[in-house]
Amino acid sequence: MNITDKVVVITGGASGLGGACVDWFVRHGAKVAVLDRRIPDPTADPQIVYLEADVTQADSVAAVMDKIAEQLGEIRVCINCAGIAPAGKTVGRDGALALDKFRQVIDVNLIGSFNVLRLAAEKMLALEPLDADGARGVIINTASVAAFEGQIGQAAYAASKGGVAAMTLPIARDLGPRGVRVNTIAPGVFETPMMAGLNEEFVKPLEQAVQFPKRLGRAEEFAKLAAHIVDNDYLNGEVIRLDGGIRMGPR
Ligand SMILES: NC(=O)C1=CN([C@@H]2O[C@H](COP(=O)(O)OP(=O)(O)OC[C@H]3O[C@@H](n4cnc5c(N)ncnc54)[C@H](O)[C@@H]3O)[C@@H](O)[C@H]2O)C=CC1
Ligand SMILES: C[C@]12CC(=O)[C@H]3[C@@H](CCC4=CC(=O)CC[C@@]43C)[C@@H]1CC[C@@H]2C(=O)C=O
Repeated sequence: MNITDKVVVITGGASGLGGACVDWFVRHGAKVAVLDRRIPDPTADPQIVYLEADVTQADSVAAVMDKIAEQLGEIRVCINCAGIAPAGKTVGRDGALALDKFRQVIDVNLIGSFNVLRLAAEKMLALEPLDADGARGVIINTASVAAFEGQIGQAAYAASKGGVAAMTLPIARDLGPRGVRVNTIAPGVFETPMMAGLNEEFVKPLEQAVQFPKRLGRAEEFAKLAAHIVDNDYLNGEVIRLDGGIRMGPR
């Protein structure tokens, strides 16, 4: 799908990987709506519509989708980047991990992604196809290499991202017959605010574990893959690792 003038909804677009997608898609002629629970100065860029919502909330995300369709037009692309990555061992120094902490990660990363994509897909299915194949839209989720190699302290996070990876194919099967493609990117370790503040002691071993290039991923590299997924009409139902060849160890 050519993105020029298409409406692209990006969750988590106020920061990091989502923010890089916002920059990339705006630069390449798309109309971008950011859905985030934390909105930057709304006057910062007139080409971007910022809407505040929590991805876990059914009613507010539905209202935001309506607003985007009203203000920008037909929603053709949805990129789910909103996510949280708190760590916590199954049984830590203070005892067993609180169930509420586990639930919150599943709620934001897994249920939040599904909530957003189901409502974006509903909008897409109501649109006319764009081409002879019957293409109506594209959905991109963000998992993590933790879906496959969760580290110590990442039970909740790995479960949430494993869920995102696992739901990719069935959702592609649900929506494919009606012209919507669904793919998931599983990033390795990227330089974003989620990683900022970590001292060298933690970052160096992660860089060393990357096969090549021996550095953290750049958010723009994530945006480039998202743009390729939108552009390539034959890419569907896939989970794509973007990780410089890293295989995460236990810590
Ligand atoms: N940075 C990394 O190395 C990796 C990140 N990821 C995943 O990529 C995605 C983006 O991560 P980063 O850009 O690094 O993080 P980030 O912390 O820079 O950005 C996440 C954004 O999501 C928003 N957000 C969080 N919870 C929300 C909610 N309930 N409703 C609406 N918005 C919410 C935040 O406000 C923030 O703007 C996340 O899903 C993360 O799990 C996956 C693998 C590696
Ligand atoms: C660095 C650390 C462990 C990680 O590797 C994660 C990082 C938070 C962002 C991440 C998201 C992912 O989806 C992949 C893993 C990771 C890069 C974590 C912050 C603290 C963790 C740490 O200090 C480990 O020693």
